[in-house]
Amino acid sequence: MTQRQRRTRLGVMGGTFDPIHHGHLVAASEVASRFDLDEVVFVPTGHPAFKVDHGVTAAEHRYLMTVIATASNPRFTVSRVDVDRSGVTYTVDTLRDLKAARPDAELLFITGADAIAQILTWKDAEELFAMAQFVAVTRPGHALTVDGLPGDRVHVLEVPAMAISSTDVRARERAGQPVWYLVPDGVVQYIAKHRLYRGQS
Ligand SMILES: Nc1ncnc2c1ncn2[C@@H]1O[C@H](COP(=O)(O)OP(=O)(O)OP(=O)(O)O)[C@@H](O)[C@H]1O
Ligand SMILES: O=C(O)c1ccc[n+]([C@@H]2O[C@H](COP(=O)([O-])O)[C@@H](O)[C@H]2O)c1
Repeated sequence: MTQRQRRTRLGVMGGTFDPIHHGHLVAASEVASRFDLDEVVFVPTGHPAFKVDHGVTAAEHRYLMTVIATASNPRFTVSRVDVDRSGVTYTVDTLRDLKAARPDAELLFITGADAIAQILTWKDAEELFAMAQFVAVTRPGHALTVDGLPGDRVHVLEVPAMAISSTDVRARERAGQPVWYLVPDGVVQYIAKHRLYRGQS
């Protein structure tokens, strides 16, 4: 009897990544290990739905920083689906595009505690749980609750606490404070080279 092949398990780490930091990378690595993922695809947003008035950095810079940050991990990849789609970025479209590109893969969308708390307000929320499972990870400063979400499609995972946010990294750059070790070295150098975050929050 031939054994049925296991479906590829694809983690999806969506984020604005303005810039990507070690909180994102630890969360993705930990979920990959605990959920036996074959790959984690990082998906930088184009125009993030809840940050439309936030003066987000150009998508190409955020995409390139994500590529730099993930380059050394053979299981980490980066997708341009959200960057290349026009209009506001919605996860329902992200998952649709990834499913079309990888029809055989099982998708697990990774979110921090703050993001999962808002998921019922996301576009086509009900549909999302049919398209992917969700893994909600702990994040310092945010209570992790998944009340009201479908228990068979939403998992929780405690990950090493990284009290880092992109907001804090941007504020540090603006104030001339170090960001070494909060973000990967290549990202520190990319930020300096392109003089990002000097005049904005
Ligand atoms: N330190 C962290 N620990 C765990 N999860 C995190 C952490 N930082 C971000 N995440 C999760 O990563 C995803 C993408 O986050 P995002 O790119 O918005 O980073 P952020 O640090 O929250 O940015 P900002 O401060 O600009 O809002 C979200 O699901 C978020 O909850
Ligand atoms: O689909 C939505 O309505 C929606 C609303 C807010 C955020 N998201 C997704 O959640 C992920 C984290 O978003 P953010 O804004 O916290 O960087 C990212 O992949 C976003 O596209 C999705």
